[in-house]
Amino acid sequence: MADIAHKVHVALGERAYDILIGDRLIDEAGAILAERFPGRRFGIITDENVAKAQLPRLIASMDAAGLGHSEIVLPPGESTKGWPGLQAAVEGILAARLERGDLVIALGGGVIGDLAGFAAAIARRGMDFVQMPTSLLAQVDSSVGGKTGINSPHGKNLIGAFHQPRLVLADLSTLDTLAPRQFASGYAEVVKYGLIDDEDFFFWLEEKREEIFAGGPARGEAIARCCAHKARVVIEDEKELGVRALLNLGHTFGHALEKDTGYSDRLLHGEGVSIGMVLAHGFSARLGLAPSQDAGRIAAHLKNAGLPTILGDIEGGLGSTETLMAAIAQDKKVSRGALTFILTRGIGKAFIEKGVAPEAVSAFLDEMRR
Ligand SMILES: NC(=O)c1ccc[n+]([C@@H]2O[C@H](COP(=O)([O-])OP(=O)(O)OC[C@H]3O[C@@H](n4cnc5c(N)ncnc54)[C@H](O)[C@@H]3O)[C@@H](O)[C@H]2O)c1
Ligand SMILES: O=C(O)C(=O)C[C@@H](O)[C@H](O)[C@H](O)COP(=O)(O)O
Ligand SMILES: [Zn+2]
Repeated sequence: MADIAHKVHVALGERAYDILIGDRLIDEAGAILAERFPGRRFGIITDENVAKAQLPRLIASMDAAGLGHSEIVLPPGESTKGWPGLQAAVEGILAARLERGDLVIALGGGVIGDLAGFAAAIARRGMDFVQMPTSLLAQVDSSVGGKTGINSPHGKNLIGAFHQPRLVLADLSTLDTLAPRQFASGYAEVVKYGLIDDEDFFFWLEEKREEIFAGGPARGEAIARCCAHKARVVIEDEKELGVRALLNLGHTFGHALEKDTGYSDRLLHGEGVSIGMVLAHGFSARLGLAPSQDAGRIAAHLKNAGLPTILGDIEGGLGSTETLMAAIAQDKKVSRGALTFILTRGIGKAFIEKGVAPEAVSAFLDEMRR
C-alpha cells in the first residue's frame, strides 16, 4: 500500500486540487486515478529517460486498476519545451483519440510538466491533466501552480497558459533514479523558498542539506514544506498580479542565462536560478539594500550543494552584456517598458521592485563578468 506521507490542498475554488506526496505512490496511481476520475481514459506524456526509469511502474498500476491509457514519449531535455515538442504532444493526444473529458498525465520533470500541461490546455480547447512529477524540481515547484508553456527563441516560457492540474502525485521513490546533477538543480528552487520569506527554512536547510541529498526523512519534509509554501502563494495570487512574482527570485537573471546558453545542458534551469539568486542578492547589496555577507552565505550553501554560483561557472562562456540585457527586456514582469526585479533586504526578505534602471543592471552584469 502506498504511503501518503503529506497532503497539501491547493484551495482554488472550482480549480482546487490535492498534492499527494509519499513513497511508492506511483504504484498506487492506478487505484487513486480510478477512484478520482472514474470512466476516464488517460494520455501519458513523458520523456525517454522517464519512460525507461518509471513508466513501466505507472503502466502496471494503471493496468491493475483497469484504466485505458496511451503513451506519448518525447526526447529529454529543455529543447523539447518548444514549438516542435508542443506539436508532438498535441498531435499525440489527438492521434490517441483522447476525448475532451479524458485526462493528460504529465509524467516527468518540469519540461514535461510545463509542456504536457500546455498541450492539455489547448487540445480540444482544454482537457484536464494530472501532474506526476519525477524530478526534485518538479516535485517542489513546477507541478504546482498551473504555469504551463514553452520557450521561444525570444525568451524563456514566453508562450503558455495558466492551467491548473486536477491532482499532483509526487512519488519520492522516483527520485532514486534521478541523476545527481538534476537533483542539485532542483535543490536551487528548494533554497529559493527560504530566501523569499522564510529564513528559518533556509537555516534548517543549512543543517539538513546532506540528509536531503542522501534521501533521509528530511527530503520528504523539505518537499512538503516547499509545496505548502507555493500553494499559499498561488492561492493568494493565482495569475501573478502581485505577490506570486516573488517565486521569480533569481529568475530574471537565470532565464536570460538559459536563453543565452540555448536552453541546453550547458545550464539547467535550477543552475540558472542558483546563479540568478546570488546575482539578485549581490545586486541588492550593491544598491545598499542588503548585507553583502548574506550573498556570500547563500553562495556557499549553493556551492556546497554542487551548484554553480557565478557567471564564470558557466562553461563555454556567455554572449555580450547587451545580449543578456535584450533577454532581460523580454521578461514577462516588464511593465510599460520598465524592468521589475525581485530584490532583497537579506535572507528571507525578498521584495518586488518595479522600475529598476537598466543601466544599473547592465553595469552590475559587466562587473560580474570580470
Ligand atoms: N511551471 C512552473 O511553475 C515551473 C517551475 C520551475 C521550473 N519550471 C520549468 O521546469 C523545467 C525544468 O524541470 P526539471 O529540472 O525537472 O528538468 P527536466 O524535466 O528536463 O528533467 C530533468 C532530467 O531528468 C530526467 N528525469 C526526470 N525525472 C527522472 C527520474 N525520476 N529518473 C530518471 N531521470 C529523470 C529527465 O529526463 C531530464 O533529462 C524548466 O523548463 C523550467 O522552466 C517550471
Ligand atoms: O510558479 C511561479 O510563479 C514561478 O515563478 C516558479 C518558477 O520557479 C518557475 O521557473 C516559473 O516557470 C517561472 O515563471 P515565469 O513566469 O517567469 O516564466
Ligand atoms: Zn524556476
